[in-house]
Amino acid sequence: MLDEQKKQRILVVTSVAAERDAVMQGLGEDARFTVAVGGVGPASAAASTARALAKVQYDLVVCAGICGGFVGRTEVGSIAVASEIVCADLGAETPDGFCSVDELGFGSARVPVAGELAERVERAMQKAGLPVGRGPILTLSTVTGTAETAQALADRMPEALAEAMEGYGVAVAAHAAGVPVLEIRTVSNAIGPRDKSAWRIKDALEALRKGSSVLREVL
Ligand SMILES: O=C(O)c1cccc(C(=O)CC[C@H]2O[C@@H](n3cnc4c(=O)[nH]cnc43)[C@H](O)[C@@H]2O)c1
Repeated sequence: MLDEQKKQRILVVTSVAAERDAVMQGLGEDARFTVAVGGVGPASAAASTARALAKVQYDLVVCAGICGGFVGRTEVGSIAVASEIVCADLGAETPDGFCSVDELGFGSARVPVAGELAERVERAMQKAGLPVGRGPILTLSTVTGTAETAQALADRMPEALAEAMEGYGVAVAAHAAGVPVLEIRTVSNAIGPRDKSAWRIKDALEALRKGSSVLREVL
């Protein structure tokens, strides 16, 4: 539990309806949770999250959905819990490589998560027998789609577990409102050459359902 003294309100933001439905099935009937579809990409996710936070005082925001996993770091069907939310394409390309906004001196592409809570979520999922790992989850506006880009991203972000398209937007909105944030993803595909027919969306949505059921017990 977050704080057993008072009833907590938790906002879960997914990108599409299929993810919302999987999360809601896992959470069951629990009035503490509101599950919203925020749209695809960081801008829609940020705007949707900010709108929800302006209406209701939430105690925690969770970005949830499916994702691509880095080969050798996580498996399709497994769960990634963010230790940090990183916008991997916010910066400048230079002849010497990518330069993040942090290096440029224009703010930060990294948003911290509620670290202790993220650890508790990971432990509870392990205890429930679910395949889970914790590490940075990247946000990109463009899904990685070639072996070359995947390798370059893996080299530049050696700790990263997964990539998706909304976490940073949700996290920036939550951070601006002073609300702690988590990102929890389930891996539908390996990051690499685009082949949508190889995406295991059904498996990832089932993992999202199971993970959400554990989430309900932890929060
Ligand atoms: O086609 C369907 O049935 C379906 C059901 C649920 C979700 C989808 C999506 O396409 C969700 C898009 C969402 O997924 C994230 N995602 C998944 N894999 C990756 C990836 O390799 N790189 C980046 N993002 C990924 C992303 O957050 C999208 O918003 C379809």
